[in-house]
Amino acid sequence: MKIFVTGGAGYIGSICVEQLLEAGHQVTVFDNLTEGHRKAVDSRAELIIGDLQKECDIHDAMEHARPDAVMHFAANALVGESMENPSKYFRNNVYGGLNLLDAMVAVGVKKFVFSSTCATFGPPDRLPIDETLPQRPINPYGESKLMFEKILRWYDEIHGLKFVALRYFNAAGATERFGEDHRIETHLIPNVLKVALGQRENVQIFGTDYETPDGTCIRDYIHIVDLAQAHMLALGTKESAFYNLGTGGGTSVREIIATCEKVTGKKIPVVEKARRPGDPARLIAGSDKVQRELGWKPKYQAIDKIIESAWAWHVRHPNGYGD
Ligand SMILES: NC(=O)c1ccc[n+]([C@@H]2O[C@H](COP(=O)([O-])OP(=O)(O)OC[C@H]3O[C@@H](n4cnc5c(N)ncnc54)[C@H](O)[C@@H]3O)[C@@H](O)[C@H]2O)c1
Ligand SMILES: O=c1ccn([C@@H]2O[C@H](COP(=O)(O)OP(=O)(O)O[C@H]3O[C@H](CO)[C@@H](O)[C@H](O)[C@H]3O)[C@@H](O)[C@H]2O)c(=O)[nH]1
Repeated sequence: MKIFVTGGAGYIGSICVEQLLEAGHQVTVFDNLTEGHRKAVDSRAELIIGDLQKECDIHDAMEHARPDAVMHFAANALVGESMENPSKYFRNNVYGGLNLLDAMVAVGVKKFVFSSTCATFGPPDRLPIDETLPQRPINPYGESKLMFEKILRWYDEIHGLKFVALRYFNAAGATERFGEDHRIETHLIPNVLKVALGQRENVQIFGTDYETPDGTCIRDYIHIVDLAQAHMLALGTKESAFYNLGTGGGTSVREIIATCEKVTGKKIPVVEKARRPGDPARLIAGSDKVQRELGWKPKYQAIDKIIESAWAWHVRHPNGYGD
């Protein structure tokens, strides 16, 4: 298939592009490179540099590519930043996304895979978080993604645009060639690994007084290749659907740090800080629906294997993509 990938120069997008190409698909990447990197785009893919917030950029690119399907990764995606600058999140994730949908409608593209997030749920009434739970986001990032999920229902009803919204939990890990390199890194695992590489002095723990066994936040870390697999399975569906996507396992911040120490053989100094606004205490996925309906099965269940793959990439690319 011809797949148009927005945000294909970013962390998750770049690895999905690689996996799509390996599976024989033809790929056009659309990215403004604000967060992504030219070198993160597999050379077998076409790269169009453009901004979703500029209608003409995305219309021209869609007209040029005329794809069979669109995978939409491009967004601002940081919980903490969204609590400081909500406008950035609603503009890019909602308005930018709308421009993309309108360009698809104009060209007649009917298949869409959306990077949604467990942040659309907020603190859950029970665990694991399956698709039946109410969505009550507690940060503008999660709200912007929920707004876009709602928009998708209407584009299906009115324009027949079939979508699969994959609500990922915490993406982690790397392939041999592609990994996580944000210009300002805020994510836990790469920040811990930067300490092991000698590029940071310590890692901060945001909150040690949560109601969890060790007082730190629990997240469900899912390997990037398993995420990419779910995207490919989503291409084969006929009906629109929402799926939660994680391993079903929870790992606390302290457990992540301990696992990184084990994997890297380095001591990681920590500094305990106050809670980061917008963070729920525990997020663990219930992914039975995607396993049942799409036949998705994660290959990586163990957090040490996920961290080993990330560490291997950071050791090979200590300066990331180097731009
Ligand atoms: N990282 C996670 O754990 C996680 C979890 C759940 C959902 N998601 C979602 O997955 C997607 C990808 O996340 P990521 O971690 O790879 O983020 P990322 O920041 O690494 O990648 C996003 C990419 O989109 C591009 N982009 C942003 N705004 C754009 C615009 N207006 N026009 C064109 N390109 C634009 C950036 O340059 C970047 O290459 C996001 O939609 C995010 O919300 C991520
Ligand atoms: O230096 C750090 C960085 C993070 N954390 C904590 O570690 C956990 C994970 O944080 P982070 O790696 O920043 O990921 P999240 O904030 O959980 O968000 C990621 O995972 C979400 C799904 O849960 C996605 O929607 C987001 O796009 C993605 O950034 C949180 O409790 C943070 O407070 C620290 O204690 N110290």
